[in-house]
Amino acid sequence: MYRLRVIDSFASAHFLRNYEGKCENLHGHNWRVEVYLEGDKLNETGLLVDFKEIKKELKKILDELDHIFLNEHEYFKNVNPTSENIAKYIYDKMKEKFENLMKSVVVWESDNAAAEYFE
Ligand SMILES: Nc1nc2c(c(=O)[nH]1)N=C([C@H](O)[C@H](O)COP(=O)(O)OP(=O)(O)OP(=O)(O)O)CN2
Ligand SMILES: [Zn+2]
Repeated sequence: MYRLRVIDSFASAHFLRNYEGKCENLHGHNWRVEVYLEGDKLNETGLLVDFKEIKKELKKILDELDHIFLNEHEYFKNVNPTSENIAKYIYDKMKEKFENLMKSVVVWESDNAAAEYFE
């Protein structure tokens, strides 16, 4: 098997609904996002998927989340913008393009806390 990892980041503001503590207040994060793809078949060039394609797709998704107030984003109006839910959102979007090669998405909200989504 081969596993690819691409890392990117975005910055945005949010607050957590239904949460008691400082995170119920508006604050921001520099989110670091790792996406993982896996497969066992390489193309004739020896690539599972060109990193360029993965980076392009991920950037498109993260550009929509960058420098916004996440709670007002269409998807997160009804879904709490936790790291877990952000990871699933990015995973589902990436899966539209990379289908069965998608394995997981990890979202770091700080240097020492991350959530991972996989099926
Ligand atoms: N499982 C999750 N727990 C928490 C999430 C989350 O997305 N998933 N999010 C938050 C808040 O967004 C908050 O910003 C982070 O809280 P906290 O860890 O308290 O942040 P600090 O960096 O200030 O950490 P300290 O250890 O308190 O210094 C909360 N939990
Ligand atoms: Zn937060």
